[in-house]
Amino acid sequence: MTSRIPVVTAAESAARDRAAIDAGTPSRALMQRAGAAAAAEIARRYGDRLRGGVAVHAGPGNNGGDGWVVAAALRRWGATVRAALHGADEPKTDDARYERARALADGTLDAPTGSEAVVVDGVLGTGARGAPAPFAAAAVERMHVARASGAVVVALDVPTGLDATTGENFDPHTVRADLTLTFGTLKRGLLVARGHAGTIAVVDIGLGEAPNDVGPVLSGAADVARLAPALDAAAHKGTRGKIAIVGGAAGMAGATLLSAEAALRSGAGMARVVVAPESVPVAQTALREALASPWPTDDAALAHTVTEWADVVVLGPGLGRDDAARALAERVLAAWRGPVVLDADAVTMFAGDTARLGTLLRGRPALLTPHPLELSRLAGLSLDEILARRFDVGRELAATLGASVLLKGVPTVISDEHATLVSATGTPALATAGSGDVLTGIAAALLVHANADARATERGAAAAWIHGRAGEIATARRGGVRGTTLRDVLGALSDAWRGDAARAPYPVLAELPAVPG
Ligand SMILES: NC(=O)C1=CN([C@@H]2O[C@H](COP(=O)(O)OP(=O)(O)OC[C@H]3O[C@@H](n4cnc5c(N)ncnc54)[C@H](OP(=O)(O)O)[C@@H]3O)[C@@H](O)[C@H]2O)[C@@H](O)CC1
Ligand SMILES: [K+]
Repeated sequence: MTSRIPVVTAAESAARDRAAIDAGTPSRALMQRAGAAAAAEIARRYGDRLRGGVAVHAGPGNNGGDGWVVAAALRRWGATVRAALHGADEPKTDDARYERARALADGTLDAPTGSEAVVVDGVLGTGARGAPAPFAAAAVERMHVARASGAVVVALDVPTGLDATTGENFDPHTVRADLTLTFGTLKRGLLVARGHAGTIAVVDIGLGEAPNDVGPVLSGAADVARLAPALDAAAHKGTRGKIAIVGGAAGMAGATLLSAEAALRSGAGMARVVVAPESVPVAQTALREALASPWPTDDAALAHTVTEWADVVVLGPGLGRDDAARALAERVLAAWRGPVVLDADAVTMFAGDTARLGTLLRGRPALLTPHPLELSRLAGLSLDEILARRFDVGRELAATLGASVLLKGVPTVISDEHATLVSATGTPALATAGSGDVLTGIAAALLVHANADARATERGAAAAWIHGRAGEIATARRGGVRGTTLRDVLGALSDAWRGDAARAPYPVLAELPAVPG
């Protein structure tokens, strides 16, 4: 059973299938495993709907072949199954032709009526190129109509009309699935286009252990549990880590407080916000658990509040990026050589100056937590370029920046030169001002509280996972994204840290819930 779940392009997916075939598994066996596992998952999740009939829409390639295997299995288990072949008179591959003949021999009927309760999308998978041709667009339209009248739509491998690599869609010619069952590997595009994929389940088809390369892999609850052991029974506030959060220009102390509270709710023993002098009184009253100090004006104050006090320094929340802020950032980074998290203004102020930032950060655990626009300014790349290369750009920049790069988004990608981790938890409730400050606080706590051998990249990935999970829990409690605030997210951190007990049964290797709107 695969433990690392690679996050792959369409080409990488095909290459992994090819490697399994070359290693002795016939392609037909892979197709049969994919289809059988998909049928079993459909029966497990939607068993009570099967008596309402099943429609299978099959395309001309192997994605259609998977569809024929699903049709035959559900038919054998007693469902009425109607299937249509789109785009050809005969499937174009031997395996798909064989499976279609078997399904028809097993009693699969022709021509879905449009009133089936379960609709299976096997039109296009990883072999799709560009916008769906008219035959595929017409099939997508039929699936839209069925879904609008109450059917559940299950996409095999990839929703038709979604680019498996980029997540580009061709709406309205892209399927909106309730469930996407993706085979062996997690396709990048599904993580970008969560709204089209619905619930995503990665199903094992026996491709074997993923190659141990630098390509992206999915982070999960088990990674967090492995990384962050229980706190020591004999812990005291000193051993649980002291986090100094430097930022909070006038009117922006809230950013540091969100970060401090998140750190304290993630295991840190003490948090100190180091803010503009006029922000100190309000900071002290707003979060009694935190210390508040003014920006240091001399080396003694810098030592007292930051460099000789802290275990981890967060630089950036609400800092501003005028000359004074830049001078403060440089002073802190020169005097403090321990672990740092840099966010927001502390990232942007080094725009076009990545070499300087690399000099300041190299040689210690350092985590940058930009959103795509901040990374675009820092790296001097267009926003489109950052988004198009979101799975790779952090890894490419990490050496110059002297840091692990946590690129926030859907999904969040955390990388250094040696590894890329992908965190796919979260809901749009986290797409608000201050959300990044919460993430930096969690990350800072994890720079203290994690197995000693864990790299900043792994700690950052765990922080992103916890942040997203807290967002999911808070959203569920509020019953939707609207009405959920960061207060709720902070309140859900304790449950997020408790972890996910429920796991889908084998062969589901990972499951990502549908994202509520
Ligand atoms: N490899 C394996 O062993 C395994 C593969 N598996 C399954 O196979 C899937 C990949 O199968 P695949 O490579 O046959 O591609 P698939 O997605 O069916 O599409 C190809 C067909 O679509 C056509 N077409 C292309 N673009 C189009 C467009 N825009 N609009 C309309 N048509 C378009 C294209 O036409 P052509 O380019 O050839 O003219 C061709 O006829 C994969 O997702 C997984 O489900 C699993 O069973 C596990 C083992
Ligand atoms: K499909």
